[in-house]
Amino acid sequence: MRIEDVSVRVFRTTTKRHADSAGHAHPGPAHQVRMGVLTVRTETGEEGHCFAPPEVIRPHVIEKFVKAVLIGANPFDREKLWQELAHWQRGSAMQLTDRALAIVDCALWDLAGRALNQPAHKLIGAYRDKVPAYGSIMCGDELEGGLATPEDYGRFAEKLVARGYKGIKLHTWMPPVSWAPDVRMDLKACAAVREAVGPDIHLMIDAFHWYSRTEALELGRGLEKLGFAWIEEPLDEQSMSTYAWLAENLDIPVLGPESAPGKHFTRAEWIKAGACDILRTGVHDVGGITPALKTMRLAECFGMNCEVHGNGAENLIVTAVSKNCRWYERGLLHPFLEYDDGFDYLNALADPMDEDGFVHLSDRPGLGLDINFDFIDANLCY
Ligand SMILES: O=C(O)[C@H](O)[C@@H](O)[C@@H](O)C(=O)NO
Ligand SMILES: [Mg+2]
Repeated sequence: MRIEDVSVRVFRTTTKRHADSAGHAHPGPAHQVRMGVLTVRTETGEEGHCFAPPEVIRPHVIEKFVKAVLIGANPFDREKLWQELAHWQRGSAMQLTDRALAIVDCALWDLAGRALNQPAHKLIGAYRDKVPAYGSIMCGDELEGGLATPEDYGRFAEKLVARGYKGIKLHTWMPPVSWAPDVRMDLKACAAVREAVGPDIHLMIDAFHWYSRTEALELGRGLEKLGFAWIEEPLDEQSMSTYAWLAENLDIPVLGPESAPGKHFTRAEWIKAGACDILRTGVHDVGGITPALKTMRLAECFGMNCEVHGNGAENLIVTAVSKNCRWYERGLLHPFLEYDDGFDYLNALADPMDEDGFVHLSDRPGLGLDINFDFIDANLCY
């Protein structure tokens, strides 16, 4: 089997999610945005697909790097293809990003599963077919009845528990919210949620990513009194030694890194430096399912859990093939959005959750997505 073509379709999709000036999502009026789907196709017509923002898989990246490596290759040689693409990164003038690597790697996993008529988590070696989810709440806002006050968070948390979630993560207020960041307000929101849901629901925080050491320490000490399960990204992850200092000075587990560059290599250094108690990976953060699995197994060797960043089929697969991963991050959630409505370009949710808070893996082949190609082709931009 040989790869004959790599192509991208860009299409219009409708969403109620809007990015703020820091890139964090908030609810707003329905509007159209562009989405891309990368397709790898073999000479026998086998295909693998993965979705990404068009700029991640733009023509220059596909023509200059991806096709140069993939065309003519065996699509089952994922490790070889990943290594060759990763080596292109240094000479790509930063044009070939980890996120682009991730999309290609995921499309190859999708192709393998579709060709063998097997879900990717079974190809890799499943540990489970359903995964407990935590509800990952959007960053706070100043919307009336949204996430503008600690009480808003408390009320929303009650609804999430009623939906079935057994874990909840708060993203608290960050700029451009006018008065943010504010450790005391973060702790008020966390206290309101703990009060609302009681002692048995697992709670976590993903805080303002640029607090000082003293602010992060104050936040962590307050969370310890509230029985939170982890503190995530309260400091700039470019300073690993600062995280080692925080982990040394707190009892609450420090989780990371999420946004630090360097794939699974960086995550090995964080373990070695004692910069986290729970490791973090993410398919789009480390360059694909292939390196995310390496990160997960690395953590296992050190008796550590590794939590996966982000929702979506590919991240769900990594949680399903790993014993040392407690949760699937389902989100981002907001009182004004109906997460279970899904996307107009998929015929079904990638992460359906039952009333007990378990997300079930699809038994469809590959990544398991039920893609609405009619919708895509009827809404093509190019
Ligand atoms: O942009 C971000 O900070 C992340 O995407 C955030 O919204 C969320 O996905 C996260 O940090 N989860 O852990
Ligand atoms: Mg995070």
